Order: sequence, then structure tokens, then C-alpha cells
Amino acid sequence: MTQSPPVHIVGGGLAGSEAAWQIAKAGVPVILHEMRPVRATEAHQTDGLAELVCSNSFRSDDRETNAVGLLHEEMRRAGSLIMASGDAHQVPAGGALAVDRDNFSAAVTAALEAHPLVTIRREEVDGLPPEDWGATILATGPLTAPGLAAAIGGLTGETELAFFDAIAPIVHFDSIDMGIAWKQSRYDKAGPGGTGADYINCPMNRDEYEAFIDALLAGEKTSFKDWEKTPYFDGCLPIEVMAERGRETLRFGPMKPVGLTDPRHPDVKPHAIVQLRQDNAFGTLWNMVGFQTKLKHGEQARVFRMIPGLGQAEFARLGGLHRNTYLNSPKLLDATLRLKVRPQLRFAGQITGCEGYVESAAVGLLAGRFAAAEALGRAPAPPPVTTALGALLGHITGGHLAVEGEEAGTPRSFQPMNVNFGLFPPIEAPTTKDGKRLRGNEKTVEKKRAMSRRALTDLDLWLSGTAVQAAE
Ligand SMILES: Cc1cc2nc3c(=O)[nH]c(=O)nc-3n(C[C@H](O)[C@H](O)[C@H](O)COP(=O)(O)OP(=O)(O)OC[C@H]3O[C@@H](n4cnc5c(N)ncnc54)[C@H](O)[C@@H]3O)c2cc1C
Repeated sequence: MTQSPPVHIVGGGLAGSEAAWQIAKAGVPVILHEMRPVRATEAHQTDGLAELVCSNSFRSDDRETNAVGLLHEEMRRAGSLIMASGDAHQVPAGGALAVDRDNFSAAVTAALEAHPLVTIRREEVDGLPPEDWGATILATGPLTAPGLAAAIGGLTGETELAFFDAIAPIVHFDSIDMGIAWKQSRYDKAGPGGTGADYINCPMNRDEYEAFIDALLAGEKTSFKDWEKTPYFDGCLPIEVMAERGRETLRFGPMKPVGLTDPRHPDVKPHAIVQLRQDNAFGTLWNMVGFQTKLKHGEQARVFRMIPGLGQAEFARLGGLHRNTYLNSPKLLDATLRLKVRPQLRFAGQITGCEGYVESAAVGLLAGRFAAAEALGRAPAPPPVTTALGALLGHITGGHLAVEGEEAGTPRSFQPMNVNFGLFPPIEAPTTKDGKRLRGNEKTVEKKRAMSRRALTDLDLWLSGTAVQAAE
């Protein structure tokens, strides 16, 4: 049997290593280009593949009620090298999967070095890969080396490649108290694709606003690493920095109370209003407009739950501001992660706009399987959106709702995200045996269990239908 030409992968991190494994396992040769130790990013310390640059945790391993735990399980079933190496080098961490970072990275490196179809080249790719490489996966991560980042920016248009994320928290719709908040667009403007009731509005009176500003100013913040410098740029100052510029700044910025009327109290003008914008097509996730922040995560949950209507808010993602190179993927990538303007280039890992070790590896797994299918002359089939892999892919390639125009204090609308149940198609909560509806926490937990069961059933079907067989 003639062998297909090699797939090239640039970047031997979490995503690139997993992609290489999936491709080689399918019987297709891979050339993996990793720049370390020739050159290192600001965060990597070793020359090992799949180095964990910060914590040693893959987060919850609960596959029944936690979306990242479910993603672990799906990746295991899909033959993930990252998960197999993580499981083999686990250290005790309660319900989380934490790993011995050195042994984990050594195991990934050894497995790839030992595979007869994998060639590892220790070199920087300092510009776009040459056309004659053919199918190539770019998995160079949040700290992509500058030469390649500039070349990608040249190909996609500079505004489509970000170098920092300025993330506002995202709230699960179910946890917003719609007895306090209401839906309305400012001045009832429908805008493109809107209805005039597109935002969720949370009103504050003067006392609530003053207490909120005090809490924002006092809240503990995270600091930038030296190499991150201070990347404040117009239009996306952290909310607490805006508050530091004057107690009224927010009332004239993202929290301005104009053009909105509380239907329960039409005669009372709120002193300030926090707006949330729908973030995904399912309407399960809502983004706090203009609330990008450097507050510590615990502080964010405490301070933002002071907002009327968000007292019980559950956050799908908390805010942050980091060095992070990533694409405006919903616009630039097709359904199998190929760059629309140059389909021989595929992207994987955090550069696509996912967030986290496990998610980056998961997107590497998908990119690898898609590239292998193509190399073997088969059509790559994306996983169902009901699976964690499919939900994550959906966020990257289209589930997110783009914003037309800019609101005060809002950076570009596509922002990196961890996997979470808000990215999945909604599901009816199961009832009790005698047909009664569940309530509160029990309902939330049962919904998650039902989503996980649906995911694993659909995943198994997908794997049996599209599994790429190793060429003998
Ligand atoms: C400082 C920092 C801390 C983080 N902490 C965590 C955390 O605690 N938990 C978590 O879940 N996530 C964390 N993340 C987010 C993210 O999950 C990790 O960055 C993850 O490693 C991303 O996987 P990746 O494969 O996309 O990129 P990486 O793992 O970074 O892999 C990219 C690889 O590409 C190589 N490379 C880059 N440019 C080139 C080039 N031009 N030519 C050849 N090779 C190149 C790099 O050397 C690197 O090995 C952190 C991110 C950063 C920046």
C-alpha cells in the first residue's frame, strides 16, 4: 500500500502532540516541528513535548456532571495520547485529574519519538509554512513565536488575530433572576438580526451602585507577568480600572442607564444598568457587556453577585486579561478547522479560541482526525454538537454570536472559553419516577447527567462511524 504524504504540524504542545498521535495512529506519517529548545516562549521551561506551563491540573474528572470531565472521557474513548499519559501519571487531587508534569511530558515525548510514523524536528517555523508542505496543522499556542504570528496576521488580516484576550464573565441564563432583570435593547433598537429585546438588563439604585463601586475598587486583582507588560487598549479597559478613573465613569460607560425602562417600575429611572448580551445561538450563555476584568476569580463571583438579578449567578466563565494569540475563528475557519482562505492550513489548540490544557488537546485531537481522514481520501466528519468535542468545536467555528458594531467598553466579541454545559444544545430536565418536575440544584444536576449520557451515546456512534482505521 502506498503511504500518503506526511501531514506537517507546527508546535509540539498539548494540541500538536495530540494531533500528531491521532494522525500517526491512523497510519499517516507526521512531521512535527517544535521550536524548543532552539527558542522558548516566555512561559515554557523545558524541551519536553506537551509541557504544562502553569498548573498541573486537568480539572474535574467527573464525567457525569462536569463538562471537562465529560471531555476527558470522550478523549479517552477516542484514543487520546494526552489523556492516556495523564492517567498514567496521575497524582492525588480529589475529584480532579492532576498529573506529575515532568513524567507526563516525558511520556508524551517518548510515545511520539517511538512511533515509526512520527518525525520530530526541533526548529522554529518563522513564517508561513511553504506551500509544498501540503496539509499542515498550526498548533503554536497562545504564545506563538512572533515571526509566525506576524505571517498569520498578514494572511488573516491584522484585526482577526488578537494578542491579548480581554474577557468578560459569561453567565448561565438559567441562573439569572428574570423577576428582577428584563430583556430590552437600548432604545428598543432591533439592529441586524435583533428583535429590540436582545439584552438582559440588571438595574441598580444609587446605594447599590455606590456599594458596587466600593467593592470593585477594594477587590483583589491579579497582576500581569513581567513579559505581558500592561496591555490596556482603547475600548477594553478592565472594569475596575474604569472605576478607578472616577466613581461615575461606569455610569457613563458600560453601565449607562439610558434608553432602557424597567417594565416593573416604569416610573423609576435606574441609577445604573448592567447589560448582558446573548453569547451563543442556544441562548444559554450571556456575556456581561464591558465587564472584562483583572479581579481574582473568587472576587469576581462575590462582587458580580452584588448586581441585582445576578445574586445567584452561575458563571460559565470568569473574566480575565492575558497575553493570548488567537484567531477570530468563527469568521476564519471552516467546520473542520481549515483556514478558509488557505484550506491546506488547519489550526488547533488555544490559537483557535478554546481555553485550557484539556480543551487545547481536544481541538488537537479533532484537527488530527480531520487531517488523517483527508490524507486517507475520506471526508472528515465533525462530531455531533451534543458531544463535548462537538460543543467545543461549535463554539470555535460558529456557535458564538458575533456582534455587529461596538458597545461601550466592549472588545471584539469572540473570546476564548473553556468547555461548559452552556455550549451544548439544551435538554429537558428529567422528571422524578412519578413524573414530577425537579427543582433547584437537583434539576441542574439531573440536566447535566442527561446531557452527559446523550453525549457519550452520540460520541460512540460518531466514533464507530468515522473512526480512522490504522493502515496495515
Ligand atoms: C502563562 C500561561 C499559563 C497558563 N496556565 C494554564 C493552566 O494553568 N491551566 C490550563 O488549563 N491552561 C493554562 N493556560 C492556557 C493553555 O491551556 C495552555 O497555554 C496550553 O498549553 C495551550 O495548548 P496549545 O497546544 O494550544 O499551546 P502550547 O501548549 O503552548 O504549545 C504550542 C507549542 O508551539 C511551539 N511554537 C510556538 N511557535 C512556534 C513556531 N513558530 N515554530 C515551532 N514551534 C512553535 C511552542 O514552543 C509550544 O511548544 C495557560 C496559558 C499561558 C500562556
